[in-house]
Amino acid sequence: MAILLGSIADDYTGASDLANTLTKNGLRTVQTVGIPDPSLALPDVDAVVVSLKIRSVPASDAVTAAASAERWLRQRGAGHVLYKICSTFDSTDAGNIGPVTEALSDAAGGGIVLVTPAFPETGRTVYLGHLFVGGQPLNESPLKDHPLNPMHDANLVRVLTRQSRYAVGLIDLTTITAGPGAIKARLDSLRTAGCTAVIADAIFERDLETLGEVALETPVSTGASGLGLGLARALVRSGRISSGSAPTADAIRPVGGLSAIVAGSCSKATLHQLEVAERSMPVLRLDPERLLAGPDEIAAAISWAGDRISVGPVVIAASAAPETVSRLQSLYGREASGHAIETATSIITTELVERGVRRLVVAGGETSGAAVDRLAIPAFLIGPEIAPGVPVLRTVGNAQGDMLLALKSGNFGGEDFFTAALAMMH
Ligand SMILES: Nc1ncnc2c1ncn2[C@@H]1O[C@H](COP(=O)(O)OP(=O)(O)O)[C@@H](O)[C@H]1O
Ligand SMILES: O=C(O)[C@@H](O)C(=O)COP(=O)(O)O
Repeated sequence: MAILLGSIADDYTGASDLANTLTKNGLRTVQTVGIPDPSLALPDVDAVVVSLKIRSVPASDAVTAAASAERWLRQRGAGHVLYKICSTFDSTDAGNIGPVTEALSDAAGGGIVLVTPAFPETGRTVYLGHLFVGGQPLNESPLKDHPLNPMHDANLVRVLTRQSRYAVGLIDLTTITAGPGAIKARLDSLRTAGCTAVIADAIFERDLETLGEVALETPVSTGASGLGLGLARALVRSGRISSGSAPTADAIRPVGGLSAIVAGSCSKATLHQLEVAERSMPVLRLDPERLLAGPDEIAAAISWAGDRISVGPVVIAASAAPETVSRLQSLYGREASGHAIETATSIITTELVERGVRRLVVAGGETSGAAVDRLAIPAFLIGPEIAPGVPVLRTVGNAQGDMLLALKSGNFGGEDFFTAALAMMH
């Protein structure tokens, strides 16, 4: 299997978001969970997205994991590797976007890296280096209250500089509108000035198409699904993609079984989706303090699901509003409480699968990563899109048999996302 485009995603929802975008834009794509075992039979594809859970781990661990994935992708022919980050640039001053970007650039022989989290379809735009989420600057958006990576600065040149060893430049919209020649000239002068990464503005998909064309001539880029769209369209325009369109219908052949939704995202969109779900499905709100105190709350949740789940889908959620999250974090610490809750929701998820769940929605990036890891799912085929950034996924090589999943990024999806997702899974 020789691939044209490789990607390393820093979380699993982000990986499925990117895989969805690449598929929609004409690349046959598979999403692997980590570097797959050599015995795993993967389909013939144009692009592989390797999902890693490295957004909120120490920077040195993120660099090591990303470097191994990069080697694996290059060995399979990838001429370009996209480091898929969050469209809201989720990270802390200690990393990991800067260190991983620099390490991937070094591994490819140095050179300057284009960086943009713009994803216009979901309202993420970058102007003069400042990230907007819908109509709000990043630091005024709900991302200011993220449990693990609260974002307090919309100026991405500043944010990335704090995470980087070398200088970070800016390619503004005027230069991007002037076309690939102007961008390359600016990149050359920024490189001469000592920059190893540049934040690129992008507001419309046409900006990302221009950036994708330029990025494709370099070995590494860093961005969200918008840059994926630009790279995919540039590859298709180059005539190097033979298939033209990607088969997604086969990925949603019915799997039967029971269905469930597990949520650990505390994002504004997810909190509202849970409220809406309460009108049509049984929803269990877990008690976070009891989850941290021991296994009883997990056992109670499984028992609550009991007979209910044979009647219809159930929802189990740890999600809570920012004030509740802060209270828990002040008692147990930010990382410790996040990690303990992820472990708990992942155990609940596996217990539900043992009881026959085969159609599963998980809300939250870290939450999804923990659940998919515990289920030991090796890879996913990409099915149709439920909402921008969220496709139906079909497991590949799964020990429990085929399952359909949706890994929902916290902030994605309309208010009826959960029912919309389950309506596409049979
Ligand atoms: N009630 C809660 N209090 C504190 N942290 C929580 C609570 N519920 C979930 N979490 C943690 O918040 C984090 C949410 O991150 P994630 O799953 O990536 O969601 P998102 O996609 O919205 O970013 C996880 O680490 C999760 O375990
Ligand atoms: O780019 C995006 O916004 C998503 O693909 C993504 O990575 C979101 O992360 P989570 O909200 O943590 O799921």
